[in-house]
This record gives sequence, C-alpha cells and structure tokens, in this order.
Amino acid sequence: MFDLLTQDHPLPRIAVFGVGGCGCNTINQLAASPLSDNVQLVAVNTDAQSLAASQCNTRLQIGLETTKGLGAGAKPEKGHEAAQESAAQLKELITFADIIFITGGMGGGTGTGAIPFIASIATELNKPLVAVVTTPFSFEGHQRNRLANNGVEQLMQQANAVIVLPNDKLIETLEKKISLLNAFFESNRILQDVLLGLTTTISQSGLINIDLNDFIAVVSHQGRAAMGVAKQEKGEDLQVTINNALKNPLLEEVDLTHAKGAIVSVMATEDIELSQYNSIGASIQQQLDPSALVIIGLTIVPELECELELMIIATGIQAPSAHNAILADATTIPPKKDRFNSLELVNVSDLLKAKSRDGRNDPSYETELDIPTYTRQNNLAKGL
Ligand SMILES: Nc1nc2c(ncn2[C@@H]2O[C@H](COP(=O)(O)OP(=O)(O)OP(=O)(O)O)[C@@H](O)[C@H]2O)c(=O)[nH]1
Repeated sequence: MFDLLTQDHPLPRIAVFGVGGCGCNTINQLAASPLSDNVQLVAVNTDAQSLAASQCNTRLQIGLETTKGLGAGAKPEKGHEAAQESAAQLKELITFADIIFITGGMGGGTGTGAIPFIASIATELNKPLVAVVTTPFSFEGHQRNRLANNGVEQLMQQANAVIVLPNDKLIETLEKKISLLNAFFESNRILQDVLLGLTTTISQSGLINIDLNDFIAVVSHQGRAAMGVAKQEKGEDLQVTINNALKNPLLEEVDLTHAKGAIVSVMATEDIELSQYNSIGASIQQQLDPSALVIIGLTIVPELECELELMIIATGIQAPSAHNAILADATTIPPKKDRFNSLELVNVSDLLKAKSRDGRNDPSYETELDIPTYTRQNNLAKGL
C-alpha cells in the first residue's frame, strides 16, 4: 500500500505570516516550537514596538509612512494602506515561498486591513494560501465584531481556505476557569497547534507526508474551512477520540456532511498501527460528502505524552446558517482552479517500511482512504 521512495525532493518552502498584534503573538509562540527548516516565520506589523519584541528572525514593519511606527488604531483602512505601502517587501517574501499560511486577529486595524491585501498578493503570485484568523471575544463589543466580519468577508474573496476561529469558541475548548490575560495566551496555543499541525503535515518531520498537490486541492475548495482537535490519552478508545475531534466546539457550527475535503493531521508515537491510521481515515471520510477527498499526514513524535493527537480541517463548507451569513457567500466567488504550480512532496522512513509490511496482514489494510498521490503513482508503476 505505501511505497518507499528514496529520491531527495526539495521540501516546499512554507512561509507563515503573523500579521498585527494577534498574528505576531501567535507566531512568537510558534517560534518556540520545533519547526522544520523549510518553515519561515514572518512577523508583520505596523507597530514597531511590538515587532521589536518578536522572536521571529524575519520581521517586517509595514506602513512606515502611513502609521509612523504606531499601530493602525483599529482602522482597517489604515492597515490596508500600510500593507499597500510595503507591497514590494511583502511580494518579495511571498515569492520566496511555495505555500503561504497567514494568521492574525480580525477586529483591529492592522490584521483586518493587511491580511486580505497580503492574501491578494499571494493570489496574484499563484501561491496556495491558507488563512487562519480569529474573530473577537464577545466582550470586545459590537464595533470590533463588525470590523472583523467585514475583514473575513474581504479575505474570503482572496483566499480559498479561510479558517475562522472565534475567540469565544477557542476558549470553550479550554477549561472554563480562565483569567482574561490567559484567554489570549491560551487561545494562541490552539492557533499555534493548527499552524504546527499544518506545517509539520507537509514537512519532512512527517512520516507519511501528504502530497502537496492533494493538499492544495483540498485547501482550494471554495467556502469556509473549520477544524477540530482531540487527544487520545493512553488506554482511551481511538473511536472516542475521533468523535471528540468531530464534536469539537470549533466544528460544531458547520455541517460536515457538506465538506468537500479534509486534511487530517495525526501526531502519534511510533507504536501507532496501520489499522489505527486507516480507521481514522475511514471514520472521517464517512462524516463528509461522499465525494470528499480526505488526506492524512502522520507525524511521529516519540516523546508524545498521550497516545495520539488528531487535528481535522474540513474545507469547502457552504455557509447555510445565520452565523455564517456574515461570511462571503462562497458560491459568488469565482473558482480559482488550476492556479497553483505543481510540486511534488515525498518522504520515506524505515519505520514506514516495517509498518507497510505489517499492514499487509492487517484485515483493515484494504480500507479505502486517500494515499498520497505520489505514492499511489509509484505503486501503480510497480504493479502493486
Ligand atoms: N487569540 C488571540 N486573539 C488576539 C490576540 N491579540 C489580539 N487578539 C484579537 O485580535 C483582534 C485584533 O487585535 P490586534 O491583533 O492586536 O490588532 P491589530 O491587527 O494589531 O490592529 P491595530 O492594533 O489596530 O493596529 C482583537 O480584537 C482580539 O480579538 C492574541 O494574542 N490572541
């Protein structure tokens, strides 16, 4: 089933842009995580002081003339103008990457105004882009929420995959008793997990990597994306963990049966069995539109404290509910098919070799789930 590939393919270069206060906080936390060499973190802000405190190697102060080193004062038009002023530098950074992740908080000036503009540069340069943005806590008031909703709407005109994580919902996934100061920090940890899960899934640290073309196909579905996370503690049933991920508050507002695709990132110790891996794919596939493409990346983390960590990102979800109506109607956005360059991504491991052999005796071995395209093609070539 799994083929072993030995060629050295260059890994795709991933740029993660953290824009505005929230975006910079998130990637600062991410900078403390073990990231593979192909991941570049880029802190982007109007606020020089916040940028100076950033842990990222690449920092870009946008709109020197526009805001004179201050923030955008919760004015998205200022954030937009600042990004426009620094378009050349942004373009240079985006050109260097093969795939772009962009994160930030909607509701202020810099992130709300600059993120859609940065996304438009990525689109212009034909780069796959995944945006992960927050919307404000309800205690932040109506005005911020209104700005945030407009920002998300604009972003959806530019990016195919927009994952909107309402801050209120992020906190719901955590323990109830949480101080206000901790609320931001803790919710950033979830943002950080999403970005880490995505980047490791398409990076070398993964054991079974997903093919970048498949990844692009899944993130390119028009509509909203949503995600769920869950942990399998030692001794817990895997199916319970899968259900927990699917029931996650971050996914609860969307109808998964309409999702056109899903990226599943599994982090596990080397004890994971092929049957477990297969049943994750099969269970998730059952929940989605029958034609949905489900791709799974597996990362072996020997020191993982729990049995397994699961992150599901479902994409291409239409927006039927009143809540989602604040988002751009996905059907009105013209499809951006075939706009990305084709790239190949492969990975090999002796462990995978062993697991592949074991898998042939496993009754669930034939379970249908998506196998990275490149691997599939090699299997076909070898008549497997
Ligand atoms: N989860 C999380 N959300 C944050 C954090 N900081 C800010 N936010 C959210 O993001 C929204 C925008 O805040 P900032 O990112 O600070 O604003 P900005 O984009 O820098 O805009 P200006 O300050 O006006 O230049 C806020 O309304 C909050 O809801 C953070 O550290 N974590």
